[in-house]
Amino acid sequence: MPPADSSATASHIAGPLVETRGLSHVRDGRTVMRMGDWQLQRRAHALLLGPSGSGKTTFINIATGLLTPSHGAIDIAGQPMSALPPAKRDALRRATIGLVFQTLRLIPALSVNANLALAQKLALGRVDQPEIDRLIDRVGLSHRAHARPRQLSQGEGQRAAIARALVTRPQLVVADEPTSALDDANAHRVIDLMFEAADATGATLLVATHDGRIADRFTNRLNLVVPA
Ligand SMILES: Nc1ncnc2c1ncn2[C@@H]1O[C@H](COP(=O)(O)OP(=O)(O)OP(=O)(O)O)[C@@H](O)[C@H]1O
Repeated sequence: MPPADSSATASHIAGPLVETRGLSHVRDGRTVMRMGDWQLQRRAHALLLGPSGSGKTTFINIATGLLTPSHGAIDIAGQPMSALPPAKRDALRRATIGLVFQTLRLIPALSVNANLALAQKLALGRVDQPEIDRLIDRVGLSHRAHARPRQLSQGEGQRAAIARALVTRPQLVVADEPTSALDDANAHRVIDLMFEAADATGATLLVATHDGRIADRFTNRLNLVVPA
């Protein structure tokens, strides 16, 4: 599917990939996320670090167009995500963002290969099997391409989820707690893999976590605090 407004995307190609202006969110009269003004430049992989309740998931839901912020605005790839109507937000998300969750959200009835093919079909309207093969190989799962998600180890599942996020060639990969459920060795492997795969496809990473083990892997760090 083409971007919601491809001419706008092209004209902003040199601008920040993510830009927030005065962004905050209020629930039941309480501010639960305060981001203010922030920019993520292309290729400047960023870590969004903050304790439980600091609003990381709230921010991700706003950045991906699933939630409308109470105050301020967010642009993704030069387009006003928070101001678009729902259908255009969905189109912008599909065209520009790949998502990785802690709970992997792979479709249980489909093989790894078929999960990636479906992601491409939904985002691009077509399946590019050579690209699927490349990504599955890059994350070291060639021998598991036809396995179902329940047949994978936790680390293999996380690698499959990373491949699925990148197989649509998104400009932005948003990951919510991708390492929290993993042991130290696997946590570092997953981050290595995300950097490697993002750099190979030209994507920019935005990783939200409270997992301090991976903090020093990013030079671009933003600390969210629990709003007072
Ligand atoms: N659906 C909801 N209804 C009401 N309050 C909510 C809802 N979702 C989150 N909250 C509250 O909003 C605040 C921010 O939550 P959020 O999930 O964004 O934080 P987080 O930093 O992602 O936390 P964690 O690391 O524990 O996932 C918290 O105080 C939370 O209790």
